[in-house]
Amino acid sequence: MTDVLDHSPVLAEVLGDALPVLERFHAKLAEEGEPRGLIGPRDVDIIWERHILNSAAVVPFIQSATRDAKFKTVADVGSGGGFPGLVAAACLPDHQFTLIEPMERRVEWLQECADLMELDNVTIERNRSDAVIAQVRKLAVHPFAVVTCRAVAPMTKLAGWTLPLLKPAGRLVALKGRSAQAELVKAEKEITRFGGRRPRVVEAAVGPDLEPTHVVLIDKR
Ligand SMILES: C[S@@+](CC[C@H](N)C(=O)[O-])C[C@H]1O[C@@H](n2cnc3c(N)ncnc32)[C@H](O)[C@@H]1O
Repeated sequence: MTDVLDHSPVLAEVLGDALPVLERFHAKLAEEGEPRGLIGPRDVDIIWERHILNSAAVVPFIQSATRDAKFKTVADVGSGGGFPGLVAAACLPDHQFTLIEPMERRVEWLQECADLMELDNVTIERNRSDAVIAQVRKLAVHPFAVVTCRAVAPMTKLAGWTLPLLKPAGRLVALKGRSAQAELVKAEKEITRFGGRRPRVVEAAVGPDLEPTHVVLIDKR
């Protein structure tokens, strides 16, 4: 199956040095992603745009959040097929990523992909986020500079699943659909309760001539 963006100059423009590694990920997704239930049947010829470039949209927001951080650590909550965690890890080799995913078959997939992509900056944690939060509270795990996520839960739930993983002044970077602003309004109480401040929605570029996406940014007090 060919992809609408195969051989497009947009890929090198957006993904830069990470492109060869992400081409390996793309090939595996194109062959196994749909039968293994990681992408939808209608996504098979638009994997670049819908999954890989869309995930890469978080990269500038991670970089700006970690610019002055001593430890450039990122937790991706509910990584599923690897979005955005594996893509961002390929783009940011100087950051350490922890992919938090409870489902065994998805964890197997993530490990296979991390091995194929030869990513030495990725740790896969088979757990729900609340189990990792418990470890952060017990000081058994360091809190993270950034938490990312895509398509995991509405903001009312996501606030409690992500903000407690952040260190003070850390940042949540959540890929969201058009409902982002309405979700923020609805989750005001939960965001405050879990130490979030300055919740906002920004438009994030996916690539030249491609429809931008929306990212929710929340700072941790
Ligand atoms: C709809 S999938 C999205 C996967 C991927 N982020 C994406 O955008 O394609 C949601 C994922 O979140 C995981 N998940 C659900 N509840 C979770 C929790 N409490 N902590 C961590 N992951 C969770 C699920 O197992 C699933 O893989």
